[in-house]
Amino acid sequence: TQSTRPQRLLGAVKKNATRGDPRSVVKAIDQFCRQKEWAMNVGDEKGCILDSVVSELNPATVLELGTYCGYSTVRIASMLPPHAKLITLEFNPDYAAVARQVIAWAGLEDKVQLVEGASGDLIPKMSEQFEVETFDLVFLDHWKDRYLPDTKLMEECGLLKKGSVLLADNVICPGTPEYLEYVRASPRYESQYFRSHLEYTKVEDGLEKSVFLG
Ligand SMILES: O=C(NC/C=C/[C@H]1O[C@@H](n2cnc3c(NCCO)ncnc32)[C@H](O)[C@@H]1O)c1cc(-c2ccc(F)cc2)cc(O)c1O
Ligand SMILES: [Mg+2]
Repeated sequence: TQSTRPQRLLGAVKKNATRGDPRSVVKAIDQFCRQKEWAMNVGDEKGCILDSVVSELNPATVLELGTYCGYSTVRIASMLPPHAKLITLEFNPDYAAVARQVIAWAGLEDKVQLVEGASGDLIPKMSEQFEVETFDLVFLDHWKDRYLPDTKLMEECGLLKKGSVLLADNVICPGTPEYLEYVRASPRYESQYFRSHLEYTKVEDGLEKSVFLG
């Protein structure tokens, strides 16, 4: 049977990255996507913006919506202080299976909890099932038309506190117009656009950082 792109991406990690070295895993995926096959990872350019937001925030609790192959999971988790936790949600079992191996290859299993399921179902269960009160950082990178409903759901479930940061990928390409309008117009958020490019291309894209004001 034919391999899938995520499986080929995993193969490149196992071939070119050093076990237990998250940066080499990130580098191997970026090289694979530049030289062999494009894949929808946040990538190296936007990844640097992600890194700066994480290091500035030094979050204790992080939620990621849309694991895919685990590229941004590894990028974020590699920068977390000890005892910090990253919960990442992925509803495609094949992608989840690849991501688990990528996260394990990076040696970050202890910092990452990959939960298989749909964000809409899991977000309401966060506090009771995963013992999380609120998230310091949420990275949105799943279906683009789900950014807004899931943000409203996180508000309703009390998962955001004053100072919580939402960082959203792809606000230009493919684009998340309703989400962008909401966070930029709402008095409950202080939003900032970080201009960049679509991963591995020259097409404009960017990240929107929105601080919840409570
Ligand atoms: O579409 C993009 N990302 C989607 C990610 C989906 C991943 O997240 C998982 N997922 C989706 N919804 C949910 C969910 N909840 C919602 C459903 O219940 N709950 C849990 N997991 C979920 C999927 O299973 C995938 O693993 C994208 C496209 C381009 C792009 C740009 C230009 C082009 F030409 C082509 C493509 C660039 C990017 O950076 C992109 O992120
Ligand atoms: Mg993306």
